[in-house]
Amino acid sequence: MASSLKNLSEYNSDNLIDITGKKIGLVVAEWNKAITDALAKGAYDTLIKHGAKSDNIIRNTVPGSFELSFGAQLLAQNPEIEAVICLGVVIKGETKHDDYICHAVAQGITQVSLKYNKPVIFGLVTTNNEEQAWDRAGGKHGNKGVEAAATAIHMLGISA
Ligand SMILES: Nc1c(NC[C@H](O)[C@H](O)[C@H](O)CO)[nH]c(=O)[nH]c1=O
Ligand SMILES: CC(=O)[C@@H](O)COP(=O)(O)O
Repeated sequence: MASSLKNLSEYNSDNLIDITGKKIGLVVAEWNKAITDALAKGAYDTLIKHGAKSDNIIRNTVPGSFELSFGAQLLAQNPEIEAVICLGVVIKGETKHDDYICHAVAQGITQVSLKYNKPVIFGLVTTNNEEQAWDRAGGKHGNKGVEAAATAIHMLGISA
């Protein structure tokens, strides 16, 4: 369903467990930093809302979204971390470079999730322009970071 038809910040809390005591990894790309910081705030606030302690949210940054897979692996290999949320913003340029990044990240974090048997969430905003990215980082379509955190909590409940 297109983001224009579903607000990314709206989710069913009935599916979500209390995550008090759980350690969650947050890996954030620095490319488009103002937008990725907005995604990270949405994710952080959602985790706190559902019981996470700030000391149990382990945040790392990587240069760009292509590095999210390795950043996720560094966190996922820590046995105390029970889920990892990956956040980045890839805005289409003149070439197909954005396609290669997005496909690599999708494949890479999937491999990390399966290798370490824990949820690794694909919180990548992939847009045609900066306006569309802001629309999904707290704008008219909600916040992809909120959606990613809610997904992580939902998956922790499923895999418990
Ligand atoms: N153009 C964007 C990038 N490009 C950088 C890559 O992610 C990567 O860091 C580089 O290719 C070196 O490996 N990254 C984003 O996150 N967003 C972009 O729009
Ligand atoms: C999506 C990107 O990596 C971007 O910076 C590349 O831009 P371009 O395709 O114009 O080189």
